[in-house]
Amino acid sequence: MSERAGRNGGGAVLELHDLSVRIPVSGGRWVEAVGGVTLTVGSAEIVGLVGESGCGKSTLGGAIMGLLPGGSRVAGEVLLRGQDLRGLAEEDYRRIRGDDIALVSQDPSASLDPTFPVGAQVAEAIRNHRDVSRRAARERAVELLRVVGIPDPGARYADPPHRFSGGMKQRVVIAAALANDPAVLIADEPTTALDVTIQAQILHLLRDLTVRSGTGVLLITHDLGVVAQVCDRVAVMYAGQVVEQGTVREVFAHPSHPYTRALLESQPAAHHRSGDLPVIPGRVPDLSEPPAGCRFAARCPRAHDRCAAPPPEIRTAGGGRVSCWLHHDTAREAR
Ligand SMILES: Nc1ncnc2c1ncn2[C@@H]1O[C@H](COP(=O)(O)OP(=O)(O)OP(=O)(O)O)[C@@H](O)[C@H]1O
Ligand code: NI
Repeated sequence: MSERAGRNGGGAVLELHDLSVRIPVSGGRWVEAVGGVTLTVGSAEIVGLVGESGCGKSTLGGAIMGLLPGGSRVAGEVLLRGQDLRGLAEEDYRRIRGDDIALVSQDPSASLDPTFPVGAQVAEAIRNHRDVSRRAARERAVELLRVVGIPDPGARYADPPHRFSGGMKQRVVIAAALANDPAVLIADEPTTALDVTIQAQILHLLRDLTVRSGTGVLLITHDLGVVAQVCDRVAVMYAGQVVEQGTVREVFAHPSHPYTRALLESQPAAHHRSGDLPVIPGRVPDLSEPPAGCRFAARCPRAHDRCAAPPPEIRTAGGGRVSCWLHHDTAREAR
């Protein structure tokens, strides 16, 4: 949370190039949980990754964090400020996890040690990666607790997690995740377990802190309301692939992919309450045998003959916008 804005000149802190992840399942079979994703996150930018349950969002986050089920195979590139993380030794990954890249997940209780004072957990996150005295780490931890909105942080430092509400616990997790000013934060459904008013507070906190520090955020959610509230850009994922991406403004105002349209059209219109993704008729394809052509074709109201062939991929990290035969020209165009 130091003054670091602009350190990367607003450039990409995270770049995924044609990233695929296969997870081994029984019978010598594989699930292709992520199938060729190209995506960038810029410094101080919040990119929403949205899609139905099982479309591969958490697996994508896991591939960035170096936390995948045993035996998984990763292809493509994961670049952190230009350095390829793929194939990094576990020891090296441990060094950057919690330092250059950090994770906030859905359940704050699972991220915190129940027996240990919250402040000490934040201080430990600092001392794991920085050569500072206990006293300096403690002072910084108190400051971080204050910054994330824990009232009376000096006194609350010594309290164990169970003395805090869910929302306050998630604030502590955010303090620990941002303690070392990561270049990239993966936030996987960070507010799903919290009630709606607390959700909005936590999202705005995340936004304030990461924009100020220049941290790039990949915000994983199944909630379009969350994307609308805090994201700069959005990538829509379907069956392991990004089918459309762009600024929140352009994608929400002019959704191009029929899947994105279906998601937006079935949002509750009367009130702008955030909610779960609506149900679209049909089923997500089995990712152990993904269809050869467009993966959405079986559920798509606008499917035609051409959709039996794979649609043009989104190849340029910041550029390509939609992967659909209906928008064949815009898919190639660099923006
Ligand atoms: N450990 C695992 N073993 C086998 N298959 C897995 C494993 N983890 C994930 N998968 C499969 O990979 C695909 C993607 O799952 P993933 O959890 O990444 O989706 P998600 O978009 O995060 O879903 P949700 O919104 O429910 O969290 C699914 O088909 C899932 O069944
Ligand atoms: Ni998930």
